Amino acid sequence: MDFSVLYIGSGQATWNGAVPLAKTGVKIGVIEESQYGGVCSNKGCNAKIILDKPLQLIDQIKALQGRGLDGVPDVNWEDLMAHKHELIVPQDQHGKDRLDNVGITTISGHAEFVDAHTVAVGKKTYTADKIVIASGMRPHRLDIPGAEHFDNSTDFLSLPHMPEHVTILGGGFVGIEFATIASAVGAKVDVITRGADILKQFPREYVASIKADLKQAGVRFIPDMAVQSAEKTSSGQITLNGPKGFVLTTDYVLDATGRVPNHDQLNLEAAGVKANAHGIEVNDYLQTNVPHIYAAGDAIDKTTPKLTPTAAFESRYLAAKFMGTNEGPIAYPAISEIVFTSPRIAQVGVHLDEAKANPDKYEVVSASYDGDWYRQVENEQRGQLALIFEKANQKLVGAAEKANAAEETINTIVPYVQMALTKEELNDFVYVFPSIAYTLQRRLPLV
Ligand SMILES: Cc1cc2nc3c(=O)[nH]c(=O)nc-3n(C[C@H](O)[C@H](O)[C@H](O)COP(=O)(O)OP(=O)(O)OC[C@H]3O[C@@H](n4cnc5c(N)ncnc54)[C@H](O)[C@@H]3O)c2cc1C
Ligand SMILES: NC(=O)c1ccc[n+]([C@@H]2O[C@H](COP(=O)([O-])OP(=O)(O)OC[C@H]3O[C@@H](n4cnc5c(N)ncnc54)[C@H](O)[C@@H]3O)[C@@H](O)[C@H]2O)c1
Repeated sequence: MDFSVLYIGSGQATWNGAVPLAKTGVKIGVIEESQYGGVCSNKGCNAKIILDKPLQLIDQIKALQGRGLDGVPDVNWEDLMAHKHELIVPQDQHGKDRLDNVGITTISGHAEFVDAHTVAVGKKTYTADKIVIASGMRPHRLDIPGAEHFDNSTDFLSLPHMPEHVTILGGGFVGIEFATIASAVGAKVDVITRGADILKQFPREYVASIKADLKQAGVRFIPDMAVQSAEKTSSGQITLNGPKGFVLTTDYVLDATGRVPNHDQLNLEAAGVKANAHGIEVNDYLQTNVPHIYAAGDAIDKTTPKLTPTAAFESRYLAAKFMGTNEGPIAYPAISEIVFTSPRIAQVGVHLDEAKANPDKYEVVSASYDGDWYRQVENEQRGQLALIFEKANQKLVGAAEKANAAEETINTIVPYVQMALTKEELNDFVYVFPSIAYTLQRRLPLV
């Protein structure tokens, strides 16, 4: 065999485990058809946060007008984009170096199965004892006439100029994060959703408040609208058509209707690997129906969110399994997630709406930040926090926050939830002061 382990894809689901595994002397190959490091590094999380952070900073500056700050900086999208390129363009090479530097064989090209132990890249074939399918997902494209006029998330993250009128199809992570960015840059933004609401996985109360903020900033939400066709006008705009005479003409359309797994392009039949529309089917050991073929990250059909930290966790799990240091099934910790609106919404563990719907089981302790002096340093008026305790044992099982620094609060809480600390134990930490973590502790119910 050419390799002990051969990975298809070089994203988070690969390198987090492949690098430490290679350091133990295991012979590893990684096949990548696009950019090394995958979507997150090159056309996802990292590029998005570079474009978003300065815009959030402006919101924070706005909140301090007349409180020591006078004047709000202008956004220069072209310069911001140049800054993004400067940081993101090298990621591909960094991603390759990270693998090459530990002796992994990197193979550039499109991988397809030949049989259960053999993968072809062009005319060359490679054999391996174990294969890990970590091929991720690509943007879903609406199957309607005129969809070729729409951009996807990758295109948006490299937009040379911000159009005057941006229309977004989809109210998920990408739709709402990019609506936040486009609106902050000054575009007129419409968000068209097939269903009634947006950001289904986050607390309704917090989402309603974010939606109200976006509306205040001029964003229009058009719910329950399944766009049926599109065409280019003679002036280069795009006209969208829907049921009941719906017509909207806009400068730019972002198709943010989700992502689809890439496994349809792997010739899985040759290896006999089972998959469905959501991804590769795996058991609790991330093993496919073909025992020596595994899958990880966005490529798999799973109920845990398809995010960078979950892909990285699965990658590390597989490496430990291959090293023989973890023979058990994958045991996911409490999962945290965030949507980068302004303010952010983040959560971990049991969801707030589930807790509210089950008052016999859960106690929800809520706090708002308008009375918190530390948050008033930034004049943050609309922050909200909810801590979720299991009634029977008083252990912390979840939390949600809507705030500028929600990622910091929730990251502070992640280990508490993971360790299932009680109210009493939560008071047993000494944090630096002043800080988000200290403020958080003051919000905890004293016992
Ligand atoms: C716009 C955007 C923003 C996001 N923001 C966040 C965020 O803020 N936080 C967060 O946690 N997550 C975010 N995500 C999700 C995150 O990017 C993914 O969950 C993560 O990248 C999954 O990693 P992966 O390794 O499973 O897949 P990927 O990163 O998709 O890597 C798979 C790799 O496999 C390669 N590949 C596929 N098929 C083949 C083949 N046949 N041959 C060779 N190579 C192949 C692909 O080219 C790709 O490089 C975002 C995603 C997008 C699109
Ligand atoms: N902050 C983050 O962690 C972050 C940011 C961006 C993306 N992501 C990840 O990337 C993935 C993709 O995000 P996304 O926003 O593209 O997907 P999503 O699944 O979050 O949202 C897709 C939206 O499109 C709608 N939709 C689906 N099919 C449609 C159709 N045929 N017509 C009209 N609307 C349709 C859905 O109802 C939903 O509102 C997710 O897995 C997410 O976890 C994460």
